[in-house]
Amino acid sequence: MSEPIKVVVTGAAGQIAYSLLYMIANGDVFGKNQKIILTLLDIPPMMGVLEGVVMELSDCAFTLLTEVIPTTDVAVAFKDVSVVFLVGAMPRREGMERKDLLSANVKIFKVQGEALNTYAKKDVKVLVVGNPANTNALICSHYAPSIPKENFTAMTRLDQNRACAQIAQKVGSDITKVKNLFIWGNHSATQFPDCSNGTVDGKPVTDLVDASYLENEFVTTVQKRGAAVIAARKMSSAMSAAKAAADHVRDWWIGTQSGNYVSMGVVTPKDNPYNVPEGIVFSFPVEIKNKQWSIVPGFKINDFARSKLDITTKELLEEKEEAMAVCNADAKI
Ligand SMILES: NC(=O)C1=CN([C@@H]2O[C@H](COP(=O)(O)OP(=O)(O)OC[C@H]3O[C@@H](n4cnc5c(N)ncnc54)[C@H](O)[C@@H]3O)[C@@H](O)[C@H]2O)C=CC1
Ligand SMILES: O=C([O-])CC(=O)C(=O)O
Repeated sequence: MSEPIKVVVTGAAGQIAYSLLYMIANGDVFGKNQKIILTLLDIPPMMGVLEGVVMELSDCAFTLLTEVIPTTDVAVAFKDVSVVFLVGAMPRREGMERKDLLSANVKIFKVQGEALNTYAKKDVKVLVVGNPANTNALICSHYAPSIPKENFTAMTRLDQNRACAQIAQKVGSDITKVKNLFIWGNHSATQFPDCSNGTVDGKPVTDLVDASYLENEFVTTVQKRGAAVIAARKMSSAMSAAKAAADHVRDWWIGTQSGNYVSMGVVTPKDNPYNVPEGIVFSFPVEIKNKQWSIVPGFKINDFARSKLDITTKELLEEKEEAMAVCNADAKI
């Protein structure tokens, strides 16, 4: 059994956390030999609900949980933390785009970035789930300059999982045989779910499914899946979001298998292999070794794909500008 690691989940009294906490405490993320100190951050009005969540975690009798700490204080939450799931933020409702949440939510990620900068371990790994996830991750990293930018990532794994499920259903395959479908860009309706490098049981997806479906219905179904769930449930995806967060961090912690890549929103480095502008959080295919991700070079980007990458890049640049304006205006008050 390894020494316990401190893991924080923010928005711990909310919907996504309710499924995610189970997976973390059950060993589905860090493995069955990793003990965990689980810290639950939420806001004061939610402390009653959080007390109930703490009771249920206790009643699950998880063998890996050494301690559960509910708190409203970022200093308590982030002190010496190893892994952070930043879930706590307002969800959208029917008729909204995720970027409509920007002005309300981005300030949370500024405050939490500053707190991580002060209190967290310098090798902390941060996953941003709260929307708009890419730009919130960028802001969080911006306000935590003492922590490497590589340690901040945004979740596009739910989109990747959705894409794999759509293709598995379309070709009538077991989902475990679907590989290397990637999400490029923003976790928004401009994202580009890309099958051009994907395989099902080793065969190219492009040989199994017609191009018109892959360029049209498939793309819009994945882009708009979050909205479709909200229209049906009147609340946004939660169980599937929690599963994707667990998948994202498990792969970051344990590593990806050879030749089997995953999508992650990462701060774009200068000279990245796909010529995306530096300094936005953009989803790429990555591989992970020794807890470090790297963008996988060499995937083909045809004219259709390039036009999609350009659209999502433009949106991310606009979101960045708006987010910085909100944070700077906030600083002047
Ligand atoms: N990246 C992705 O793929 C997905 C992202 N999301 C986003 O995740 C976020 C959370 O969704 P749900 O859990 O469904 O929402 P929810 O409303 O059920 O829970 C959010 C929780 O965050 C808490 N919270 C608010 N401000 C906080 C702060 N400053 N510090 C700590 N906690 C705070 C709230 O009190 C609440 O308990 C939303 O922004 C949603 O849009 C949802 C699904 C997928
Ligand atoms: O659509 C939403 O607002 C929640 C979300 O991010 C998703 O389900 O992908």
